Amino acid sequence: MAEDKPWALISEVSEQGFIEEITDIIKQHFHIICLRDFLQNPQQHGPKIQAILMWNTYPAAEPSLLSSLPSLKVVANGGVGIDHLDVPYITSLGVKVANTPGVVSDATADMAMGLLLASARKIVEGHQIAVDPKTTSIPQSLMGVEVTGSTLGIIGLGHIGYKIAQRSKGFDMKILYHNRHRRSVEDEQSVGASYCENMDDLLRESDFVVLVVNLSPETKGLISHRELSLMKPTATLINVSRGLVVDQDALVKALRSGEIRAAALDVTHPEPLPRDHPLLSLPNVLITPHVGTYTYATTRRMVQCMVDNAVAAVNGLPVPNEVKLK
Ligand SMILES: O=C(O)C(=O)CO
Repeated sequence: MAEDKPWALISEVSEQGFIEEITDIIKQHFHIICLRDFLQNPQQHGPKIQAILMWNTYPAAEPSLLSSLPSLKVVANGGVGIDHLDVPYITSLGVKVANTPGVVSDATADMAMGLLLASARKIVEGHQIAVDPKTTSIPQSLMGVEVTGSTLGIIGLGHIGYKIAQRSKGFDMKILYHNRHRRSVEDEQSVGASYCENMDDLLRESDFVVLVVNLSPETKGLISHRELSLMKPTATLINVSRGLVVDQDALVKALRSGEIRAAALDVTHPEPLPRDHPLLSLPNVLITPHVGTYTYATTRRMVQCMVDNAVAAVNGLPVPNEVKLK
């Protein structure tokens, strides 16, 4: 019965560009209220909210918001990265945190390959030239670099990194990887990936370096001046993890000086970048607005996974993708 359904606070539907079908998945199990409506009268709405369903960083589950939700049982995040959540604080309130691993991997790996190909072959620049009525010939600036047979360095061979390795195999790429833990010999052999215990070796040898690590105190600023200086001047940096993994000032410098060839970024810090940020005007940068998972099928799967997590938490059942404190 509709009246029996618990209430969930969700990100603004319109800002997420969500189609009705997606909110319908949530509405099967929850009454929903958007943050904007909630904030009109937190005292009235707060006590009934049992779940927050949120995407990436919005709305951040901050103490001021959480303190107005005495019945809250779960913060169900859409996406695998939970660096924007203060998990120790949220769990100290007796509230569970859950994410959506697995379901995001294919789309994010596709995005990484898309960025790699688009940057290597200057697809966006090519489109601009093709549609420009003033174009009379193909400029040499459109000349790209070869993907097939090149060397790909994957930093972070988790679920998404592994999917990227599988895809690169189809491009006959030599695959190097660096990870906290070495993968099994079977995992390495099935994609033909070689482990670089020292990340510097990977940086020196790769034509394309793709970042797929979680953001943590250990990975914040992982790629800075020193690391960029180790890369080949013909190399491209691709980031589908989090903007803060890269020291952006160092990246701007390396791109300006030609220390590296190009960067293709689905993530930046902040998001979006301020309009006057140098990364937005460098000719050797390709930026997308953090849309690694932004397909209908993956969004649907993420929302279903969030709802499954939230329903379990609200009913006091084990939460399938609970984020536990280490
Ligand atoms: O899964 C994540 O953490 C994402 O960033 C999705 O876009």
